[in-house]
Amino acid sequence: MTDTDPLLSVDDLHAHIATADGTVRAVDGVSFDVQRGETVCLVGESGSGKTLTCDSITGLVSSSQVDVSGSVTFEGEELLSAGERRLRSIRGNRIAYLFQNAQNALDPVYTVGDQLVEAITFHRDVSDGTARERAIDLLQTVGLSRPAERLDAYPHEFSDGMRQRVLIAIALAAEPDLLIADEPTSALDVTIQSRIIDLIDDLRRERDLTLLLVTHDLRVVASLADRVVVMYAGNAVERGPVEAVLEQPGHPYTQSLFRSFVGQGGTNGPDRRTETVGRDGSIPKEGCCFRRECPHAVKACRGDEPPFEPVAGVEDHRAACIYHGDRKDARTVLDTAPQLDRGVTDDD
Ligand SMILES: Nc1ncnc2c1ncn2[C@@H]1O[C@H](COP(=O)(O)OP(=O)(O)OP(=O)(O)O)[C@@H](O)[C@H]1O
Ligand code: NI
Repeated sequence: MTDTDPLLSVDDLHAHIATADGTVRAVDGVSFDVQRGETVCLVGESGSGKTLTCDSITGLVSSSQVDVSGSVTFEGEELLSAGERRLRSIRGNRIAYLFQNAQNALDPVYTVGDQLVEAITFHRDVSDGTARERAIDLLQTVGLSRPAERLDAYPHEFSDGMRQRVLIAIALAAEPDLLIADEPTSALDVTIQSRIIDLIDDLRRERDLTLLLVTHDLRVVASLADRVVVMYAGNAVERGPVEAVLEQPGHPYTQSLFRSFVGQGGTNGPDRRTETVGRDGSIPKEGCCFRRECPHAVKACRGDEPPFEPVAGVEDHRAACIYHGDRKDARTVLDTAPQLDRGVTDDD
């Protein structure tokens, strides 16, 4: 392990779900690295496989019907084949995970302090008194006033935003290196979303956290991310430095995602929740996963899966689209020929 090795490396990750109607390839070959200290944002519409990617990284896929394969390494150590005990130790101590829809993650019958102290003593062999002091520190860290009093309150006495702050405090209890936060504000009132995002960003800076953040909000991407991974139908279709991806999105899907964001006046991010793309019939099994929706699709898009090619010659900005790489005419095509050969790819 050298300093330049990624803290987290995800390579050709698959999560296939066995259902009554056959196998759903909900995550279908996702690769990206997260370097120590950076913030990587995972974006993509609802159902594209973001949560399942996070669950697979942390070994928390809850169902035996989900088959996870590929490689996930943390500091060079393979997690997918790690034993349950080893995994629990890495997950508990080094990687913290803020779940999507965690509103009910706090137990209503225990005080906030009990739950925080439990998280602290689970990770560190400290006395109850020390744990209580650390719990007060942590509540203060996440921006709760009168933390000592709050320890004896029950979760229902807190607002949604305060509960999310407590969950962040619990996630920090182990002093993790990597925080995976899956849409940490989607359940919150819009007026407090940015405060929670600011808190996460401040904590990241203060505590040298590495952050993998799932978000629908492109404003969050623009202000927090160092690098972006764009998912579509279980595939990572584009990845790269945030400026490059935002200014010159290379994949036609990313372009349409960003256009829909701009179309909404940039208020709510690329939120296409109501338009969940079915993983069954409409996503082609061969070739490019986006070709049926793609205005630039040509016959070649039906062939092999498109390789991850550099966009405009930028080595670490890549898109899984045949219009990149050596195709010198890529920009011209993507900019000017939106209806190219439309229709030839719709049968397979
Ligand atoms: N346990 C499961 N059984 C069956 N299908 C599942 C299961 N978990 C996830 N899926 C399916 O896998 C796909 C990916 O789901 P996932 O929750 O990862 O999407 P997401 O990108 O996180 O979406 P959102 O933005 O709505 O949170 C979806 O089509 C979902 O219906
Ligand atoms: Ni999700």
